[in-house]
Amino acid sequence: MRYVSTRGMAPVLSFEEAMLTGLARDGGLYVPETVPAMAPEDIAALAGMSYEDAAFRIMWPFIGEAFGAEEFHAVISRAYAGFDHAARAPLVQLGVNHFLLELFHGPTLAFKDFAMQMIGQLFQAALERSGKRVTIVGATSGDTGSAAIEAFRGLDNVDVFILFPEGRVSEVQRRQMTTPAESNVHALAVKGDFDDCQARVKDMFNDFAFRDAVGLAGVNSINWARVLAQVVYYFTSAVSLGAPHRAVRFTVPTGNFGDIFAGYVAHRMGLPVEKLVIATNQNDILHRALISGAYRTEGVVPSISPSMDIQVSSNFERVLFEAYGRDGAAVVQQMDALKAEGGFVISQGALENLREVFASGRCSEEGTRATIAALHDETGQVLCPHSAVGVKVAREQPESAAPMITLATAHPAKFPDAVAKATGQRPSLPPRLADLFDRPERMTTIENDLSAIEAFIEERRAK
Ligand SMILES: Cc1ncc(COP(=O)(O)O)c(C=O)c1O
Ligand SMILES: N[C@@H](CCOP(=O)(O)O)C(=O)O
Repeated sequence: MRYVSTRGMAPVLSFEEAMLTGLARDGGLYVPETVPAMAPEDIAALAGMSYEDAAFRIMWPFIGEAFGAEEFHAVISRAYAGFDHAARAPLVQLGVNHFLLELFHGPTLAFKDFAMQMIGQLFQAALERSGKRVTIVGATSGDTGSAAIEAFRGLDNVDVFILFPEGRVSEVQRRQMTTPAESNVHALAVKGDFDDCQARVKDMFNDFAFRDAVGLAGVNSINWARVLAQVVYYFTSAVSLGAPHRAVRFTVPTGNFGDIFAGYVAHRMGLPVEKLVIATNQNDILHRALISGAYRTEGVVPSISPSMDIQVSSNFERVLFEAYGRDGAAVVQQMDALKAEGGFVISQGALENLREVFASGRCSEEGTRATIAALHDETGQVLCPHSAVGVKVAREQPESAAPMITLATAHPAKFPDAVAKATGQRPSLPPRLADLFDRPERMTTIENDLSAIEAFIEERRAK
């Protein structure tokens, strides 16, 4: 399988090269040259398989020659061995035709573990073979950072620098990033918001001298391997509700558009998905874009679902590439307008293509709290604020015979204050994180300034 850039001007790469490269050198994002199809009988055959076996079947066509079949099987087994639920991604019934896909049973209690635990293993295997070392720099609004640190801490050939917006992640999220003692881990509190952190990461990739000097690699959903690993749970959940014989719908709490883009890939592979519903908090650029056709940034407003406090949604570029019929020049034109004018207007044809697959909704702060409280009262289920945004938006969708699956993207104990305010009960951390508040913290506060951040990385990375 070969990978091409959404901007059409970067080298075509193999899976392993695309994984280690991160952002394409033309500023675009890598996507597979073609999307492999799964025949209905192959989808049906996933029923009853372990999560690991299903993951192998779904991902293998994208991997190509990069890893041997046995090696890739072993990677998958190790990646999910640390999850504390046998199903890995269990489904819980919320209503007659509404289900919750719990994606928070991994080591850092968020859906990010599904991909990060796998790419940690893949990086390790690839770097051991090549003898190279890399500097991973990531931007986080809370969950990617802790998942990346967990996956890469202590590895010999990797330094990890995570940029998070100072004061804008929950205390649990911050401590997950600042308490690991390994010397290859560096948590940077940036004076800015998540969009600033993500923009600085992309600036570093576009600074070729710096990029090449430090061997820059990315584990945000810039990285195709992140998206790929997230495709799996769309298949496993849909199959357990009757796919491919019955279509399903998904509602996805959305920020950087990586998770829902994985759902789009599943749909393109042949999974019968009636609708993919984008659920946003008050930072609702994606909802506004789908309704009006105008994608316009307005500045991030902090919310009680902080991991979704994003306005410049990185993976929207990938879906635009598809909506424009894989026209890299059209993507370049829109991304240039985003940079120069803070927005762009999606063409009518591309917008219609998007609306065929996607619907959207927005949930206010009050709606988020009320949904956490209502679900707790009605079912005993405790939701994190991000998952509550999803449930609220899912409940507002038109009636359909197709079951609705809402993705529960994080464990409620990562956001104890918001949950306690809504339910009156403070969710406790699982045993593996029980002493999180006793561990010493280590972090550096830094200006939102490219030169300052690059200088820090140059100085602190192992040479
Ligand atoms: C808990 C949680 N929910 C939802 C999201 C949004 O996911 P995405 O950025 O892939 O749209 C994030 C951040 O990625 C998150 O951490
Ligand atoms: N919500 C994310 C933001 C980064 O998203 P990514 O999927 O591109 O890594 C977070 O929690 O960090």
